[in-house]
Amino acid sequence: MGSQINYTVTGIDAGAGIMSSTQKALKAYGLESDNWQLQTSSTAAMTSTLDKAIQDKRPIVITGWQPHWMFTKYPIKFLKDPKNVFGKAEHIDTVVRKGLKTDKPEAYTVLDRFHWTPAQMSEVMLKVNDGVDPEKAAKQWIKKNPKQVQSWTKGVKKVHGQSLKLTYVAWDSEIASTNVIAQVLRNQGYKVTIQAMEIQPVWASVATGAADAQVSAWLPKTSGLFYKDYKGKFEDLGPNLKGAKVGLAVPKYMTNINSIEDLKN
Ligand SMILES: C[SH](C)CC(=O)O
Repeated sequence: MGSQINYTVTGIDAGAGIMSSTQKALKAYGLESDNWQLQTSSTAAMTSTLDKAIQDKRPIVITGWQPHWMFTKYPIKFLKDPKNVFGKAEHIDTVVRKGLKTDKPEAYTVLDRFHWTPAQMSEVMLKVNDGVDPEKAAKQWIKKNPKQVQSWTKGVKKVHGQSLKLTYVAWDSEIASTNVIAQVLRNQGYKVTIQAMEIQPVWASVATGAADAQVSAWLPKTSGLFYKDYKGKFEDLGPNLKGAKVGLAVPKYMTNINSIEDLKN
């Protein structure tokens, strides 16, 4: 099968943890020796390549993750990973800079309580994918889910214009979560700026205090290296989402490819 797709896995931005996990998988499953390679691109480029392949019913292997609208929009499936290179389930943690609890206790409490489900994240992701501006999609979700937002803000004093900076990676999942929590914090009175960058600078920005928080930490495996590299220089407030998953994925019409092992000639 490999020859039909030039032995290529279509990936996303080079720094993403899913990319290093995929490199590890190519090695672990002996695909590297079969000249398999991992193509770096971006989430947008990967999903557009996936779209074209599915329109032409061509084989393709991508780096996939859930929650993500690609599993709603396209008939794709994760490949089994018997060597457990990608791990079973992932959770996405909220990571804040040291000292935030003292300097901005109200923001700290809301960030600590922020928690939602893959279905709720997907709701916002799909709206953005349909062309709704991310900030607007966040406002619509907040309006529709007052009880859940109150569980994050109940009893938290409002502030008056204090600044707050969140950094994130422009993955569809993190565009959704960062815009939702940013809007909730704006409604609490903060002047919130959000800045998109690659995942390594996101971790560095919080570790150096250049940013106050990030909600993009896919753990335990995908962002595990960054967690280790910056250990002690941030505070992990735990999961804002549980039940995520990363791996390699293919269209369901590739009926004979169900495990990463099946990619081997
Ligand atoms: C968009 S991927 C699941 C996340 C990552 O690679 O850190």
